[in-house]
Amino acid sequence: MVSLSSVSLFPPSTGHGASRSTKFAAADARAISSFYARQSNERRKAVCACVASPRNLMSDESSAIKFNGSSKSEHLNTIGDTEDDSDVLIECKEVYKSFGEKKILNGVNFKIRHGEAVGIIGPSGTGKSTVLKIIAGLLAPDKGDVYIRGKKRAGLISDEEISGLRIGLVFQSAALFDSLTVRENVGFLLYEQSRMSEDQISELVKESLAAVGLKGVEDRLPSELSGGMKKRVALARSIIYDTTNDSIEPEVLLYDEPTAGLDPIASTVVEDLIRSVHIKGRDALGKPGKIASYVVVTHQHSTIKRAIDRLLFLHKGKIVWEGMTHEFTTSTNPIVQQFASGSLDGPIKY
Ligand SMILES: Nc1ncnc2c1ncn2[C@@H]1O[C@H](COP(=O)(O)OP(=O)(O)OP(=O)(O)O)[C@@H](O)[C@H]1O
Repeated sequence: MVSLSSVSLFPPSTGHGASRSTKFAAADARAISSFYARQSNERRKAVCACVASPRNLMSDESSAIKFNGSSKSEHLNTIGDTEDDSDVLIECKEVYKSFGEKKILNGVNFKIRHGEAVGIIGPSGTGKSTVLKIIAGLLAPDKGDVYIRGKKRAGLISDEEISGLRIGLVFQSAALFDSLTVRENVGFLLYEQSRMSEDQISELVKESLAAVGLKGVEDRLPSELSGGMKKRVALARSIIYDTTNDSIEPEVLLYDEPTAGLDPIASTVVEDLIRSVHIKGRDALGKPGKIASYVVVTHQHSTIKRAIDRLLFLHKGKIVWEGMTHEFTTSTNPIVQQFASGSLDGPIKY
């Protein structure tokens, strides 16, 4: 899944989008069948429920900085101090995952709250993308639980109707459907799932593209776009939604290495776009962003600095450090220090 690219994951239509499906199948049968084949066991449904009011991000003083596998924030340790979890959108509790004999996640704990911009960092192969897939409901943990707005997910997201939250996953590479136009790529899920007319979808596609600073590219094919433009198209695809649906749910967007392979300036554009679609930002049209929270997996310093407020450091299957972004470079944790400096000496061995 990671090798695909940016898309909000919803199951394909079983009904009213059939004629459009046929059109798309003809347009790019190979890409789409491969897409759904990959998703057949992994696809997710839109989920929904009530929205907690945004709360302030943790202040510097209360930010969580705990090591050795504990991800509890300091003030959780205070007797009688109970944390208000009414704004927690996603929680991973003691999540374990192995692939064959290979143990990847070994008791991962964290919460994503409404309004947060969270980064997951850590050495290559440590399981960051796996965490994203688990919270997106594309992979099931071997042990441990994922809670969506306080409700325990029973299995994969496709196994049930959980309501209250949409979760979009923006993949590492663009993975746009090569033989579909930008319009068809961005509007794909609406063509497939909604009852909206082609004109309405076209209008929404235009708006979504404008929100990420792209104009007049609707009729182009992905091959006619630069890498940075493809990532922006992918982002437009992840933020589009059915405006005729009465119950608009909050959305958490998960980005897997959104700036990988981009030059520094193109990275800045994407980082600012990620910020702009967040509720605390303003999109390219100056409209307030709609994404409740987002989680970014990245190795890029610029992305950490520009697009992320709070960091989770994953190492050897656990969150070994968490704190605000500005604390990352001043941390005395040897794992963090080594990672921040890129030194070969330290507890992280390759
Ligand atoms: N479906 C799978 N089957 C078998 N092994 C897998 C599968 N998915 C991931 N892995 C393995 O799990 C480990 C963690 O992979 P993951 O992609 O989550 O790491 P990562 O931290 O995102 O890495 P990177 O920073 O290099 O992208 C790797 O060793 C990978 O080969």
